[in-house]
Amino acid sequence: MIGGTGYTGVELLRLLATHSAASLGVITSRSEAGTPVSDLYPSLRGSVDLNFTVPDATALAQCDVVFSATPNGIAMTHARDLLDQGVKLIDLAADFRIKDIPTWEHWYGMTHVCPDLVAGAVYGLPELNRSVIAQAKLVANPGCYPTATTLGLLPLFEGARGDDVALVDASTLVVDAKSGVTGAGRSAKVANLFSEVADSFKAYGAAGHRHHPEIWQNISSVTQQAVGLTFIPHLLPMLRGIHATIYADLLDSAQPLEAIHERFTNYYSNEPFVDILPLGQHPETRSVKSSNVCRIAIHKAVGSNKLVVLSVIDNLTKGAAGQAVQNMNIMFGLDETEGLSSPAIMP
Ligand SMILES: NC(=O)C1=CN([C@@H]2O[C@H](COP(=O)(O)OP(=O)(O)OC[C@H]3O[C@@H](n4cnc5c(N)ncnc54)[C@H](OP(=O)(O)O)[C@@H]3O)[C@@H](O)[C@H]2O)C=CC1
Ligand SMILES: CC(=O)N[C@@H](CCC(=O)OP(=O)(O)O)C(=O)O
Repeated sequence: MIGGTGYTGVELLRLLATHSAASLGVITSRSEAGTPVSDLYPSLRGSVDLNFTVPDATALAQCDVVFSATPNGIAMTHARDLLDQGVKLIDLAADFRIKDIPTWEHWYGMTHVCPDLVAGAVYGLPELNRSVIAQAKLVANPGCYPTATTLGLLPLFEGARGDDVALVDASTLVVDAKSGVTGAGRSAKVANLFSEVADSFKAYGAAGHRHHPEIWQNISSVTQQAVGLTFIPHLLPMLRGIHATIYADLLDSAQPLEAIHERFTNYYSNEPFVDILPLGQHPETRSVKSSNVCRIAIHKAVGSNKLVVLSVIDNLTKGAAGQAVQNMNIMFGLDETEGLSSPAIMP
């Protein structure tokens, strides 16, 4: 694993430590090289007995799969070497998520060093791409907001697998999403200090956030309609969790909510990590804390033609490390739920 000291890194370690088919070979950190992992994370004492080491291409090449839990722009510098040596790569950052390279370079503010690898990378949302993930050598693990949002929207466009009659007007999508502060990573600066975020609440990136093109790409891949999307992220004073409230105009305002609910339930009936709540309920972020589940509810807002989808995940689990382990399981032909079946921690 590259980037073992970060928040997604330690979540990967927590999940992999008890995974029956995985053994950890290398856990890198430049700043903590030589330090036992359990000195930094006592939660892993007795579970992970390795020291952090500096990133080293030779050591990484001994692994079957490398997770890159690093800031954007790092995995792309390791990818070719690893792939050439037969090592599979799962990037938790965004280097391989966006197919259109000028769009990626615009939002991420850097030049892509291996644009030729992007075309062959598989976007690692199992509910959308399971069969291609199984064959993939390079997986682009989705962003946290795009995971919660895309799972909330897919059944409105794809129908019950093969029935692609859309239920909503794709030009009217509004996503009002909130994240806990771990979404910003462990190296986040002053803006994420307890004294800056506690007892307060704010939006950010209202004029544009880099997850906009990712969500747009996902929804455009499942509908012929032109996608019009407003996406506004917010920072919540909690550690983990994402809550996406998604609004879309129904194409048929007479459509009974029960029929839409049935479509969601059927769409995800074979999915181990998507739970559709009964009508009338509202999902809570704590109901998915540290679990790999995305929990969804649908409502019709009184006085409007809007369908409202509420979707919650843990940003570090289904939004990052849990989804990465799910992808690893699929890539290696393992039980997809291996290492991921613990329910959430409540309260
Ligand atoms: N936090 C979240 O909820 C989510 C995060 N992601 C994405 O996952 C990735 C990791 O996020 P997160 O764990 O929060 O980040 P953190 O900032 O918490 O951790 C980053 C890790 O990368 C290492 N690192 C930093 N720079 C380099 C470098 N140049 N070369 C090698 N290693 C480096 C750091 O260790 P050291 O500096 O010691 O080497 C550290 O271990 C990011 O791209 C993020 O956008 C995706 C979905 C959700
Ligand atoms: C709360 C918070 O700051 N969240 C982060 C989301 C980080 C993330 O997961 O995004 P990538 O994987 O695409 O880099 C943000 O809005 O930038």
